[in-house]
Amino acid sequence: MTPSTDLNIPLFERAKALIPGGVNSPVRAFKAVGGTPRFVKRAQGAYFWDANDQRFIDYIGSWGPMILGHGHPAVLEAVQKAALEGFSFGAPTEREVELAEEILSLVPSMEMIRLVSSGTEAGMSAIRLARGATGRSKFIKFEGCYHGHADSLLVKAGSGLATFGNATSAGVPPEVVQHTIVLEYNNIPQLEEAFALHGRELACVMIEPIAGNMNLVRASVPFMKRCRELCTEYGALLVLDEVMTGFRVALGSAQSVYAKSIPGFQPDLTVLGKVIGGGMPLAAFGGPRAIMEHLAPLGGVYQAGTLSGNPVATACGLATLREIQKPDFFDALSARTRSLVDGLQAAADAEGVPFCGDCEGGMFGFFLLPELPQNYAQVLKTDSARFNQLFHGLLDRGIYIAPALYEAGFVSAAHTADDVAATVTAAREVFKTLSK
Ligand SMILES: Cc1ncc(COP(=O)(O)O)c(C=O)c1O
Ligand SMILES: N[C@H](C=O)CCC(=O)O
Repeated sequence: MTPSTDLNIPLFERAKALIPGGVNSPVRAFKAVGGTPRFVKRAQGAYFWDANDQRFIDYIGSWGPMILGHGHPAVLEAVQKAALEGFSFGAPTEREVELAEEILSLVPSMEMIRLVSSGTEAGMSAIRLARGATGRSKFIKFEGCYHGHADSLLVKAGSGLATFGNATSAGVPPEVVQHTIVLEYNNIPQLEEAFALHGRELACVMIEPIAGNMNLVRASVPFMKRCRELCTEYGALLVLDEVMTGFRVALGSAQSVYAKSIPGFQPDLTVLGKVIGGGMPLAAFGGPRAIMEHLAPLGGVYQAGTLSGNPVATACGLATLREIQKPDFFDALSARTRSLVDGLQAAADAEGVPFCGDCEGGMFGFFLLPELPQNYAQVLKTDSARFNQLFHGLLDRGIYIAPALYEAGFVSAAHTADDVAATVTAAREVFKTLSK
């Protein structure tokens, strides 16, 4: 494809004249990797087609929601049926009760749930609820964890903010983030020190349990255990942001993964998004009844939304959640994802490229580093120029990974062994060309 025949280029020019940066969310702009974003025409299964009708194997899946792949027949049918019944009512529906029942049955730490429309809204509301329920203002977040773009959370976040090299967004006054304490991920002594200093003023600790906004970095089991213990000891709430990991890494979400190593482990509040909407704007937050009853109209913490619990989005989410509960779904998804990470590792080893990867369920990450990073500072040691070379080499071969090294990747149930093999073959070709 020459620049003169690439139809993505004029589309991007048109978009840039009308939409800041030509995109409606910064990470889509290819700013970190350079070049022209692919404008998607349509998608099916594990693939999408761009403006040139070129096919790509899609390892982003709308940044996580498309766990079944694109256009799953059961989901399509549910959405079409719901759309015929009405787009939005601004009044309760049976379907949102069904979705609440379905989610609560799968994540036992939640007794009640509130549906919203984006992960940002859910995270922001969870912080307000934690503050309202505890009567405290301060909270802890960790460097490299992204919890959406609410003002008080937009400090040393990963994902798009990392790409743009800003610690905090412009437009966020210092007073708004004065109660946000930012600590290093996986640093137990620092966490203990912060609790010793501020423990009784803390409303909550908010954490991505398996952080997907600094590529993929797991909270170590001892670190997560200490977060839980300290929150309990000081009366702060532990808020797990499972917008990305929820129903993506396991049927019981990341909290079920930690519960295997930390007996009885449960967060106080859980924030969900992405998979629970199956690709439609839907997110949620939930927890024990005693905390959730602080929300309006029962309690004094206000939270609302015109489109919350939207009937078409809830139909899409419900159909998706029903599919992922089918026998062996997560075993098969995990095995496919593992085969991708192992294949990439073998290809990199064969070409002498430093590489390490990790995965859980249908979420994966990799680094052009010899060892897996444990925190954001270590992630920053990745050579971004080499990552960009890898990104474009794969893109030229029809493989679409996230256009930034701070993002996790996603495998869906629609990805086949052939898709993985084609990806590994392409990656080996690119590894050969990487400057050593
Ligand atoms: C862990 C996490 N929390 C919150 C968000 C915000 O969700 P949304 O983009 O739906 O606002 C995202 C993704 O953007 C995320 O990955
Ligand atoms: N890293 C973000 C969410 O997971 C990427 C999605 C976005 O902000 O557009």
